[in-house]
Amino acid sequence: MLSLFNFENDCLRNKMTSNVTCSCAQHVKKLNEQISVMRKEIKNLRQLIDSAVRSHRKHLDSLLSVLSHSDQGVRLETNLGQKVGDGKNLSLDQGNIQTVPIGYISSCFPGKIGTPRQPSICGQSRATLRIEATVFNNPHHALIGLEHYSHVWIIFLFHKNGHLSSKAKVKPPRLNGQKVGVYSTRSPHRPNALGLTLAKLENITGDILHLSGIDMIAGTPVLDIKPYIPEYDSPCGRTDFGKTNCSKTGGIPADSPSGTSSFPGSISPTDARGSPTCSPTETRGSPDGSPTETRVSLSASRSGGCLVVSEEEGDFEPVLAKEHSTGDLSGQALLADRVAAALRDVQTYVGQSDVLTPGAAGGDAPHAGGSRAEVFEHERAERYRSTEVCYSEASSSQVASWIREPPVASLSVRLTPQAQQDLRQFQPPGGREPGRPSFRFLQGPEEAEAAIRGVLCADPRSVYRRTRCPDRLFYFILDSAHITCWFGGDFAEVVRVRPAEPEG
Ligand SMILES: C[S@@+](CC[C@H](N)C(=O)[O-])C[C@H]1O[C@@H](n2cnc3c(N)ncnc32)[C@H](O)[C@@H]1O
Repeated sequence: MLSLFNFENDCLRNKMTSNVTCSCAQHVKKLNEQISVMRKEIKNLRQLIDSAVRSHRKHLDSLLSVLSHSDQGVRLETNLGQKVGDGKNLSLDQGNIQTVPIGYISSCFPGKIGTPRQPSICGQSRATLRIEATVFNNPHHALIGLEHYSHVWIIFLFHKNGHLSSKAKVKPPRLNGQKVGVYSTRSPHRPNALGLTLAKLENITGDILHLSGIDMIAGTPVLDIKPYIPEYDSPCGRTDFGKTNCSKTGGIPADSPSGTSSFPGSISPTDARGSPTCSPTETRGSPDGSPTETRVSLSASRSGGCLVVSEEEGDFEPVLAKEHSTGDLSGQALLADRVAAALRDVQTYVGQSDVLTPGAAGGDAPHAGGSRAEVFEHERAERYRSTEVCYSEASSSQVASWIREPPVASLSVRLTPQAQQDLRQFQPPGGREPGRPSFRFLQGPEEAEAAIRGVLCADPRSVYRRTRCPDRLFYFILDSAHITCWFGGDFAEVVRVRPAEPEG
C-alpha cells in the first residue's frame, strides 16, 4: 500500500518538474515584468499617500481620533483664534464638538504661581472678560439679562497646562501629597482640561463682564458663561428635597462613605442665602457688601423631613424652629405644606406689589436716562430687596472631609513695615501721580493687601516646595505688584512689594 502511494507521488513530481522546466524561462520573464510594474504602481501610490497625508494631516489625525474613540463618539476640539462658523458644517452627533472661545480673561494674575486655587480664597481678585466680536454680531446682546444675577459660572480651558493629562489619580496640594481620583478633585490636570469657576459679577459694561473672586490667569480662554442660580445649582436652593432625599435621609445617609462630612446648617459652598461663600474678609449681605435691605426674606424649605422657616431680616417671627426629625413626619409635613402655601401667597402678593416695581415707587428709581451702571445697581438692589428667597437646607450636601479639614493648615499672614510702605506706593487704576506705580485691576493698596492675605493664607506653595525647600523665598505677581515672601511653620510674611516688570 505504502509503496503504491510513493510510486504515484514520484510520478506526479516528475510531471510537474518537466512542465516547470519547459515554461520556466518564459514564466520568470513574465513574473519579473509584472513585479516591476507593481513596484512602479506601489511607488506611485506611496507618493500619492504621502502627499495626501501631508496636506490632510490635521484632518486625518482628527478622523483617526474620532474613529479610535468611536465608542465614546465625541471629540472636543477648541480652536483658539478660530472664528465661529468655521466648523459649522461639522455635525455634533458625528462626534465633532468644535468649541471656540467666546472671550479671554484679563486678570490680576499673570501666571499660575500665586493664583488662588479656588475663587473663594481671594474675593478681592479681579478680572474682566470681553465677549469676542467674532462670536456674535452684537456681543453685548448676549449679555442682556445677565445683570440680574450676582454670580456667574465661567467654563474655561486650562490652556497653560502643557498637555492633556490622562492620570486617573492626582495629588491635590491641600492633601499634602496624598493621591485621590481626579474626579474627586478640582485639579486642572484632567483629560479635557476644562475649568469651572463661580465668579462674582460686579458689573457689565457693553460687551465686558467685570468679575471678582476668580482663580483664572490672564489669557485664559473662556468657553461659556452661565448665570449662577441657587435654585438649580445648589442642593440648598432646591425645593424638591422634601420629595426626594429628605424623607429618606434626614441627615447623613446610612450609606455615607467614610471620609465625608455633612454639617447641619453648613451649606458650603453657598451660604444661607444660597449665594456663594464669600472670602474671609468679605461681608455677607448685599452684593456690594453692605447690609441687605430685605423687606421680605423668607426661608421655606424642607429639611430632613421638616420644613425650615426662618426670618432673615424684617418683622416676622420665625414660624417654626429649625429641627431635625426622623420620627413620624405626617403631621409636620401637612403643616409644612400649609405654611409653604401661605408663604407662596405672600411672595406672590409681594412680587406683584407696585412698591417693588422699579420706577413705580418713585424715590430711588433711576431716571430713564440713567447710566447703565446706575440701572444695573438699581436693578440688583431691587432684586435683592424684593425677590430674594433664602433657603436653608441642613445636611443637604456632602463634601469630602479633607476639603473642610485639610491636613495642611491655613497660615497667618503678616507684612513687614517695609512691605506695607511699598504697597502704599501703589495707586488705584488710572492713577496719575508720576513716579508711583498703578494697579490695573485692584482698587488700591487696601484691596491688594486683602488679596495678598487671601492668597498666602491658603499656602500657595506646591507640596514639593512646602516639604523639600520650606526656607526658600516665594515670589508671585499680583496685578502690577511683584511680591516677595517667606514661610515659617504656620505663617507667611511678605517682605517686599515692588512694581512688576511690564509684560514683554
Ligand atoms: C485648582 S484650579 C481650579 C479652577 C476652577 N475653580 C475649577 O474648579 O475648575 C485653579 C488653578 O488653576 C491654575 N490655572 C488658572 N487658570 C489656568 C489656565 N488658563 N491654564 C492653566 N492653569 C490655570 C491656577 O494655578 C489656579 O491656581
